[in-house]
Amino acid sequence: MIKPEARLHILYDISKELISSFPLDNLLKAAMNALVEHLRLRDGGIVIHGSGGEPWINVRAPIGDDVRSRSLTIEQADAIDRVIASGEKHFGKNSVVLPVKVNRKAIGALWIDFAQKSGDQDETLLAMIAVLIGLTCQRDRELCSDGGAVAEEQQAGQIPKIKPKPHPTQLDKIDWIVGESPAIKRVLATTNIVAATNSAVLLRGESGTGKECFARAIHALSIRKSKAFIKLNCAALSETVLESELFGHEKGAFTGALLQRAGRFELANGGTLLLDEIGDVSPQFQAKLLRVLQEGEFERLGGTKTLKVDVRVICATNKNLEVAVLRGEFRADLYYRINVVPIILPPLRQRDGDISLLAQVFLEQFNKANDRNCDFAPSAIDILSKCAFPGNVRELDNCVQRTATLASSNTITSSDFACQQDQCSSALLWKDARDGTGNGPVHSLNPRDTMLGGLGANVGTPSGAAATIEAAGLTERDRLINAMVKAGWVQAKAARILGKTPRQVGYALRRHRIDVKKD
Ligand SMILES: Nc1ncnc2c1ncn2[C@@H]1O[C@H](COP(=O)(O)OP(=O)(O)OP(=O)(O)O)[C@@H](O)[C@H]1O
Repeated sequence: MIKPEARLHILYDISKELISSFPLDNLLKAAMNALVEHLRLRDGGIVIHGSGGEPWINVRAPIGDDVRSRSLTIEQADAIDRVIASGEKHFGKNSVVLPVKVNRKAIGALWIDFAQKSGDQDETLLAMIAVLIGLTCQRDRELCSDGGAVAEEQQAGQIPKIKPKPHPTQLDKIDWIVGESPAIKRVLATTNIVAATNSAVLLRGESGTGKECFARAIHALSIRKSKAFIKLNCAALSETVLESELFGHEKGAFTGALLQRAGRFELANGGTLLLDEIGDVSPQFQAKLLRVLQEGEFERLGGTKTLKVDVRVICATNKNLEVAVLRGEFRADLYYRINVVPIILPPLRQRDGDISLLAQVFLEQFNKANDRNCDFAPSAIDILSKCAFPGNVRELDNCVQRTATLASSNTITSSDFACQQDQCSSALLWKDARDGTGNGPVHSLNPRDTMLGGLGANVGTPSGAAATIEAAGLTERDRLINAMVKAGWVQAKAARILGKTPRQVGYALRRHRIDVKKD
């Protein structure tokens, strides 16, 4: 029986996995891993069928040594088939099979064999998870870039006709966005879909991943495109200046307010307002923002007249807002208001093939601006493609500009790069951030503060300071790193600290892509 307080955590962990921009089978694997981490399962899995009814994705709970060697028992296979055929759930003695539905038709099943007796509440929780999985499958179909599965199913008359989504060539309209990787194509497809609505969008991703670029794209593809796109970086301003910038002020509202001035909400009327670094606004200001987002109404600073505007608000952050909400630093009502459609921008290191495309574009821009004719030798592309670029697209741009500026000839080769001469300041910066030895600005770049929470295998993981962080209000990833640091990176010891089995810790480390330090 799952503890009541744990249920919300399970739902939260699983929905967090399911909203990522990864291929469907990866999302389902991550969801299954999260279930294994929280529930005592004997076995379990998710089966999703393709358009012709053939098994398409088959994810098995990572219990035991080799998942691949385990086959379903006849009873399990039978129950799953019946649930998919009938769309009705099935309960066994200590097992449950729930339909996964898209447009009310069962296209798969979530099946669980409990290690101990389960209760009604557990089954309700699993039914909610099956619904979330169904919504994820539906989104995957709708976003499917070649439309293949959707088209096939429509031909076969198996699902109701889905409103046609913009053809990928329409994405060319966003000509300032470069990228052909599946990860970025998925984000582009979502961008096209949300651009057609007025929903509040929360752009999330590490610094330099292109949040502002995509906010501009949403605006440019929307019916608001002929009106203003206005941007404000909320982190850069004190509270009073922020208030005056956003809401404007009346003449004499404060010392130096010599004239009446319209704020950004007014300037963006009919258009789009990007509130960048929304995770950094104070609780007092959050309350003011909530009102304008809810009512579309506000008063200028020092004014009494209530102004009404029609603005589409897009917010962006690289902060872990969920942790901020749990810690009471960010209002939950504002969080829900701005997070209607989250779009997660993948870090550059997860965009296969995009580094060389972007590098070529940045080099062309450099050539144009400096009347030069530089190009890359294959060895240069090789160096670039292997770099983790923790500062993402912005860092790649800087790297190309700097290397082209200092290159010894028009053909840039591997030896022209700063990293090949131990001169790459970015590598030093991120090494310090990882080791917890840097100060000031380096700490502000600490990947633990970012929503995606880490730099993955290529760059390493934060350590040092992690051990000193209070356990309360941390993400699961933070708790894991904290425990690993305390345990000297011995998984069995960390498992004891966390009250988990070493195997569960092993799965969690892999799931969060935490490299185990061996020094
Ligand atoms: N897909 C892309 N194609 C071309 N240029 C890009 C792309 N993504 C980002 N850039 C460029 O990289 C730089 C950083 O992008 P942007 O400012 O949008 O990132 P960000 O995520 O908003 O960063 P921050 O969180 O630091 O504000 C900009 O110069 C932008 O034009």
